Amino acid sequence: MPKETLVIIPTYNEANNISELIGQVFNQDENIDLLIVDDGSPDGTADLVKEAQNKFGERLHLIERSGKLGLGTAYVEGFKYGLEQGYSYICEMDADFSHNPDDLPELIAKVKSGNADVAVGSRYAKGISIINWPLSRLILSYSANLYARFITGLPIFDTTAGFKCIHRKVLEGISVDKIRSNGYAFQIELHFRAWQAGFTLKEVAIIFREREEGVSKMSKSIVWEAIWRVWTLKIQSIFGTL
Ligand SMILES: Nc1nc2c(ncn2[C@@H]2O[C@H](COP(=O)(O)OP(=O)(O)O[C@H]3O[C@H](CO)[C@@H](O)[C@H](O)[C@@H]3O)[C@@H](O)[C@H]2O)c(=O)[nH]1
Repeated sequence: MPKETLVIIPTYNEANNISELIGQVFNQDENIDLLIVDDGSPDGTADLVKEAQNKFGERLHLIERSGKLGLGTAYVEGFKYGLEQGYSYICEMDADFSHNPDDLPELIAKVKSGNADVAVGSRYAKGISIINWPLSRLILSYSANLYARFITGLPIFDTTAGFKCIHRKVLEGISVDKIRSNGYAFQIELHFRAWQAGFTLKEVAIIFREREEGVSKMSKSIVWEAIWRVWTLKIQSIFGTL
């Protein structure tokens, strides 16, 4: 039987969030399966996922990696798994409730109805819809998005969005192994490759809420990667070497 939707959640030290989140995602729709890609979280996140597997059985998948290998490679591994297993729609989502699981059905419906090939849960589609971020983080994210949009020409406001639904044909069409970015630039690269390959990106306005449990994994190297990576993507697209 063809499988419908796989939601991929990368995790690093999300023990205080993951069990509750798994339950809330499964409550949305019985056609949703979940894949957690955990990078050997020292706080035992993977053990909690295994516990939840006793309750949710084959709907809940887990890939365990040996150490913190980055958000980008976690998603690429998740995408390959989703394609191999035959899922039609593959979603990305953070583990920390910044993304509200109640928004998942709308993102999935947008792709399922043929309205978009990638439905992007956007914090900047209707002004700024972010709750509880410090001003410094808001300014950084907002200006990073203006910068990435200006250089790449991407037709979306939230280029670094990490909440989305993707039709499997997009992941097949762009060859996910080509993706090189590993931090939040991964999101820009995925959007850029999809758009350059002719797929349709549409934004769905969401409200993004700062996490209450655990900490962000943002670092200086993640910011630097985003700054230079947009230029290499643009240059590669000009020379046809993307
Ligand atoms: N497996 C794995 N997961 C990771 C890693 N680094 C982060 N994660 C997981 O990836 C998700 C997002 O990481 P956060 O560290 O919580 O991100 P954030 O600072 O809140 O960043 C948000 O904004 C970014 C920039 O706009 C977005 O790009 C990002 O997706 C997210 O929505 C969380 O589920 C976190 O556990 C890693 O190296 N490996």
